[in-house]
Amino acid sequence: MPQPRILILRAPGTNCDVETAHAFQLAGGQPDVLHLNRLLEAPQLAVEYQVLCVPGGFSYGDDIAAGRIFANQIRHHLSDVLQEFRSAGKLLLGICNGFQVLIKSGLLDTDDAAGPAASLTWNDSGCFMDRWVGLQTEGDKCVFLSGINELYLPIAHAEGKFVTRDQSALKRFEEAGQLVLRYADVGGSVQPFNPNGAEQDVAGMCDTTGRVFGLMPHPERFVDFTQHPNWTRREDRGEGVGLALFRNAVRYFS
Ligand SMILES: NC(=O)CC[C@H](N)C(=O)O
Repeated sequence: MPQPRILILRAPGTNCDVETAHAFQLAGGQPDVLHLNRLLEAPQLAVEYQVLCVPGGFSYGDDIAAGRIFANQIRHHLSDVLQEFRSAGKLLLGICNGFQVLIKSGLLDTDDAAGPAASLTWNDSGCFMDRWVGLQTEGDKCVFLSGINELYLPIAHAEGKFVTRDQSALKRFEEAGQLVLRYADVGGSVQPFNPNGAEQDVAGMCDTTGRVFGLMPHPERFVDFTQHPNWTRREDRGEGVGLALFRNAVRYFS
């Protein structure tokens, strides 16, 4: 396959769609930005794509809870088409608000017989946090994190605290190898290295196949060295480390 096609799904209030399309383009993909209403009108449009990405922002103004309305649109109207998308061996990515959407839509395999067993809620600080964080990957399950050990990326969220219903749910995700990205004291991180109080320092998780991935940090905001907060004092003049995630997605289809 020459160039995988990427569907960037936006809703009212999404604000990272253009940067995310740019990152996929730099990585060699062919992105299209599509309004959620277009997909609701014609769900089969998704069949044309290899990767579906829900970008960051404030979809529907974060009303009710961040990502909730977008996630309910998926649960009630797009669940079949997106489950088929996943079963066909394709990739789904949710960045920040996109992670909130994926986790609340059930696409990250967090539901059980009693309902949703994981979510993202208000930061411990009660504030919107906008800063850079150190991150460490775990295991080799997640397609997007293949070959990546550490990352340094920006976060910008108010509702990024990963929570589970109870210890047994947490254990289930851990044993399935789904907790693949954690805040860590690496690569220039500031204290506290866990910015929001997330359980087990979880910053991102994948589904049980490793092909659906959501993360709170923004890899699309570090694709060029000039986006690093200290770039004028660093020797690194290459691409930003965030680009590796998008390259992994594109490479998966070549
Ligand atoms: N950058 C984002 O995607 C923000 C996510 C969401 N609006 C929050 O504040 O938690």
